[in-house]
Amino acid sequence: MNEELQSHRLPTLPYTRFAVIGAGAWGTALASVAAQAGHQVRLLARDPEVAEAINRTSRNPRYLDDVPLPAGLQATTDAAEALVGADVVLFVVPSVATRAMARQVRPLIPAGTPVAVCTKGIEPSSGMLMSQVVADELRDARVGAISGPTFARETALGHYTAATVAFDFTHADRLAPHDSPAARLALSMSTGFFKTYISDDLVGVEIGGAVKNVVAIACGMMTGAGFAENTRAALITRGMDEMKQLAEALGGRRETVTGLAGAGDLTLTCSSRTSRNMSLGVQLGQGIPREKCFDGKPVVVEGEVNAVSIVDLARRLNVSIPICETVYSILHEGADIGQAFGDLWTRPIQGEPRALDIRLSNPAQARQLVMDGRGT
Ligand SMILES: NC(=O)C1=CN([C@@H]2O[C@H](COP(=O)(O)OP(=O)(O)OC[C@H]3O[C@@H](n4cnc5c(N)ncnc54)[C@H](OP(=O)(O)O)[C@@H]3O)[C@@H](O)[C@H]2O)C=CC1
Ligand SMILES: O=C(CO)COP(=O)(O)O
Repeated sequence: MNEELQSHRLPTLPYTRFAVIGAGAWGTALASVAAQAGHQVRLLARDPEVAEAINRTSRNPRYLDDVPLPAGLQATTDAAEALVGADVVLFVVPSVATRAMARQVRPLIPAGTPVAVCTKGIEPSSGMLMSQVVADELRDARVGAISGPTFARETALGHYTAATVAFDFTHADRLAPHDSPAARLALSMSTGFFKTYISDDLVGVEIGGAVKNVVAIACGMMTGAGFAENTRAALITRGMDEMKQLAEALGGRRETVTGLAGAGDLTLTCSSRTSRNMSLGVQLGQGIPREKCFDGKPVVVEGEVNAVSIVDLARRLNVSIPICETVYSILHEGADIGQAFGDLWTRPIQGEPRALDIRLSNPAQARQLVMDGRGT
């Protein structure tokens, strides 16, 4: 964000009529934040029983059953009813469902409407970020994202939480940043406990949210398999480097990755079994077969699906992301966890940062040199 953007102090008008697409844990939590900020909120659920229960009991019995929801939040299964009159739309369905949902609601979203995608992931077939998928379907909308270290339940319970609102800035946004969709949405979502930040680096923000899930699976696997804390710290730090490389290759900025949607979310998800990604990794690391994880219940684990799309994208961009590759090989190619993490630790020695362009032989070769008496 340049000085021109920071220097504006003109009044910003909040959005006041929210449509939230997806009544899972995160859609419900965001709808709750918007309603607590005083806005009209319509939440689009898939299941009539969920919508009916939210309206009757002010609770979402399927996803956040112990969290009271504020008045002013209305649920419906009718997309037209959810979207009519909305001046901002939040998209919060799992990544695999995002394109189909965008296509379904396309006729109901007027041109120019700001749409913030709160889903974390990359589409497998196209390698598109979630905002790009939605923009591809809603050609005339302004599409951005909200992302950060935000467990849904904690957010809905009103624990202090911070997130980044990101939209690419147009020329008009740069001239009047206070009036940009990012600024208006950040203001609208800001409450005494939900703190928002503004970014104009949509790619950097979304790469953070997608890649951290795969790194969290890695951290979970090492935890479940009995590796130590040192290993986790190394995975988090080197995982952040993988985010930076990928963000930069796609035109994002490295510094964005050090913010809430990168380092923040990585820290949260890699440190807590509340994370479904970390939790899947722990269970797999403990040797539980995939079909028995989460007691066999279907659970949204974005990093599992997205390991495929992220690795594919990185290979196409010629970016090296060995931690994500390791997770991919375990999840999708049947690699052994102990062996795969062992291989990660015997990769060639390189510079930190990578700009220090040094690559030495791997540690096994170094040991061989010593045994051959060729060391000094
Ligand atoms: N939970 C969290 O803490 C956070 C989640 N996110 C992100 O938000 C996104 C959604 O996750 P979350 O809300 O947690 O997921 P949940 O599992 O809690 O809810 C998923 C929601 O999507 C609906 N859904 C599932 N499949 C489809 C489909 N094919 N078409 C339409 N709707 C569908 C479900 O409906 P039904 O109940 O009828 O199956 C449900 O309403 C993910 O990308 C996640 O990474 C981001 C930040 C925090
Ligand atoms: O993205 C999240 C927190 O920011 C939620 O993480 P999980 O999807 O791993 O539960």
